[in-house]
Amino acid sequence: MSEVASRRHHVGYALEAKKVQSFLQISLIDYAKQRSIDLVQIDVSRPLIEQGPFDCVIHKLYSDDWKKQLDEFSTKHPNVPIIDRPELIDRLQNRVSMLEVVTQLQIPLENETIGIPKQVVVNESIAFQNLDLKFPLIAKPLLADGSASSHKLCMVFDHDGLKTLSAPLVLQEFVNHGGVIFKIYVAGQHVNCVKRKSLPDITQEKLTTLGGTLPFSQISNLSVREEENSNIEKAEMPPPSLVKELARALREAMGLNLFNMDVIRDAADSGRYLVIDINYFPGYAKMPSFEPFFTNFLLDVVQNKTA
Ligand SMILES: Nc1ncnc2c1ncn2[C@@H]1O[C@H](COP(=O)(O)OP(=O)(O)OP(=O)(O)O)[C@@H](O)[C@H]1O
Ligand SMILES: O=P(O)(O)O[C@H]1[C@H](OP(=O)(O)O)[C@@H](OP(=O)(O)O)[C@@H](O)[C@@H](O)[C@@H]1OP(=O)(O)O
Ligand SMILES: [Mg+2]
Ligand SMILES: [Mg+2]
Repeated sequence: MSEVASRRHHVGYALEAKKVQSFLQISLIDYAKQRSIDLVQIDVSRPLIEQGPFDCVIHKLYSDDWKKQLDEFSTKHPNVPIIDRPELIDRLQNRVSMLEVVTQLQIPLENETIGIPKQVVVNESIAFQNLDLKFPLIAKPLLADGSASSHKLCMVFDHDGLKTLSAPLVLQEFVNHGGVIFKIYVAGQHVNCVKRKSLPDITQEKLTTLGGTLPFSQISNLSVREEENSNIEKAEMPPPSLVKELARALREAMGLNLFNMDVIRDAADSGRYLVIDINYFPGYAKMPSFEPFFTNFLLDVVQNKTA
């Protein structure tokens, strides 16, 4: 074996315990190991600069202390990639700045458009505000900081419903999309799109029977009934070129490597795609063949092809 091929690469990871549990599966550790990558857990209770050596660091932690540790580490090891820089991840913790970047993208497409649903941010009492939005709405906590409460969303069917909400939040128009959501996973130049269960369509007729609010949480992780499953299977995937171009454009605009985005297709206009959510370091392990997907990304990084 040549020296280059036999050299081992050490990738340090700093993740919450629940993420280690879901992501650091034996299958990933083994797959990476066979390809010269050793995944090494960072002990966040000890200074990062005393640990390593690392060929790169991956992480999903947001505390000020952790950011300081990364800064010190980068000063000492300026050539070791930090995947990703905390100041670039920050924009994904706010549901306005998260989607703003999508509206600024210039993606050359022939038959489709990519946008975001109409939304307004509400920082104070909303009961009497004159909102230029059409019901039904989805109320989302402004901060998407990884807390359980940041995933507590709510359908809002009328003005009475608005009165029960607490700011700060984002009110977003609900767009009928056939109950199927596309999750586009990105790891550097690697991109994969999968289908998941989403909220069902709400007809105008049905809307007349609904009132107030309906809370829900992490719908795409819920189990799927047989009938829903067949709907998901039948749904046509977005064109591969759209998936690829959207991923590339977003990656470049945000300067991030590890994220996914939730995309829906307007049921009333099959060429209209809407990005509704972007998540940092999402649940890659829920994707089929995530082991080669993620390992190939890490190989790109340690071989200096990306990041
Ligand atoms: N504007 C919208 N129109 C229709 N459905 C929507 C809209 N926004 C959100 N949804 C539905 O609500 C779900 C949750 O919304 P969103 O993805 O914004 O929340 P989240 O808590 O950030 O989710 P995640 O677990 O992916 O981080 C979506 O997967 C989709 O099913
Ligand atoms: O990373 P965490 O464990 O916290 O959870 C993330 C979760 O991945 P998991 O499957 O590993 O739980 C992601 O799922 P998919 O988009 O891939 O479906 C998505 O819901 C993120 O929003 C979550 O991040 P948070 O917004 O809470 O930080
Ligand atoms: Mg989502
Ligand atoms: Mg999210």
